[in-house]
Amino acid sequence: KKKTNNLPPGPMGLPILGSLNKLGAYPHRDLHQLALKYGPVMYLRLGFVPTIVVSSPKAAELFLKTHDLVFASRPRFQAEKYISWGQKNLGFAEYGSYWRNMRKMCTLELLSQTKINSFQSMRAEELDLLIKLLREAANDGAVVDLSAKVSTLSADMACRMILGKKYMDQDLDEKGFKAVMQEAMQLVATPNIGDYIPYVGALDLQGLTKRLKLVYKIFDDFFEKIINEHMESKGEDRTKDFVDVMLGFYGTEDSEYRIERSNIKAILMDMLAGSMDTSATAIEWALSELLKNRRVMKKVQMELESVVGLKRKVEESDLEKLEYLDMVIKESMRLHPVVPLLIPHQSTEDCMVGDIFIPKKSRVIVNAWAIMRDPSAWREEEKFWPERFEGSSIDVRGREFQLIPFGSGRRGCPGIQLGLTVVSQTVAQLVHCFDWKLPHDVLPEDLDMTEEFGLTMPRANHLLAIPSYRLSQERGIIREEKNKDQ
Ligand code: HEM
Repeated sequence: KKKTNNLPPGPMGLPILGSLNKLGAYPHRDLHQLALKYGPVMYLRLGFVPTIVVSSPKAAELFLKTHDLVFASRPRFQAEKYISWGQKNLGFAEYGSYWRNMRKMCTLELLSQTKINSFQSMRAEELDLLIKLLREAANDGAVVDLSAKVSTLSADMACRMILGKKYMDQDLDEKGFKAVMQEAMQLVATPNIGDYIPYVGALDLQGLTKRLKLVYKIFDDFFEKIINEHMESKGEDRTKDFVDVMLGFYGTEDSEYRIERSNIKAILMDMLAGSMDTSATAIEWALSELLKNRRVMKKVQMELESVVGLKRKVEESDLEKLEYLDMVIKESMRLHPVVPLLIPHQSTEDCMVGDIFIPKKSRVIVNAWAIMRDPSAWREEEKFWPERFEGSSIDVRGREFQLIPFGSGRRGCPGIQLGLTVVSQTVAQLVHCFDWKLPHDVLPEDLDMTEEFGLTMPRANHLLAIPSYRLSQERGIIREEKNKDQ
């Protein structure tokens, strides 16, 4: 029997387009619907690209653990020529020794526990600034755009850690730092017809390449400037940011690959992209669920009261004692995966997965969104119910395949520890310091939860809420200060 007879089941698809027409504004949902019909390992032709869609925990284990090595590469696509400095980044790099070297450098030098800890006071400082701002809003009874505030916080933390200082929006481009970054993310996530139907690639029918080149130029100039500044101020006494660390490897011959400017720029882009949007998105979804589920919000606040008390703010060292908060973050990441389809994987050789044949160079999409609400693994899968994790050993690190918000295996996220720290600490602090209510008499159950699909999937509409300060001792201090003023 010919092996190709054993391709996984899937829709026939149109000539040329294949099944591209089946993907609308919410591809994770469209793919989920198709998987309900064709099964957890499904074959689609997207244009000319053979694509395997993986949609159950068991299937994910086969692709990300049993056969992890075969599926540890990434497909090539139009956008990366511009956004990864000639494929020199980590996230999109093909499997091989270059990727292994860069990944090692990132995990050992940039994202290690020690390095993460060295920025603890910086994170506390940034979070304090936000709390201060929110206290002013609370005094005025003002509505706060939480999505915007959290996005700024996350960008500021990322910039200080990676580039050494905060950059004002205008420093990058008149459009603003976050806007340009979001544009880059969006351009990378928008399906480019040229990736699926190769002979139209050069035509740039959607104008994506033109926009990408502009974004690339902005980042390239920005990173050049930053690298120059770091080279000039070398040897100054300061906590080494990521640029400093990488410059330590600059031009060295001892490793297999010389680290040049282009490598540094590509990795900087990885780190910025990896830490800005992801954490902010995870935080806004967790807060949304807490605003929607008052019972859970109260329970988190009670835990904080008993572990931290109302006399001080939360510190990172408290986090390990906050068990219920941990369940809340897990449950929020389960229902609102930040990266719903992970980053596409690609097979490096023909492979039999069970009795199914997967050809070399197939693109593999893991539908984490569908997997994390698979009714075979989760009871009442649509319900936000953190208690489901009580007494369970399931964590978010991808050892168990029903919960894979960070992926799993060789290509799993190297920034888990950092991401979790920022997300948990921020959510904890915001609900410890403040009570929150929805504006304009919006009822919790009516809170809009529409998603905006992309490589990362934030809320479609910003989360707005009204804070009131709730820490007792500091409230007293404020009163005293006010009295003094009078
Ligand atoms: C809540 C926060 C975060 C979430 C949910 C998240 C999620 C993910 C996911 C799902 C993947 C793809 C896994 C796959 O394709 O199998 C990934 C890859 C990656 N993440 Fe994260 N991430 C987060 C934070 C971070 C941070 C803070 C950094 C670094 C500063 C980072 C850097 C990366 C990189 C470099 C990759 C590509 C790895 C590779 O291809 O070898 N991430 N992340």
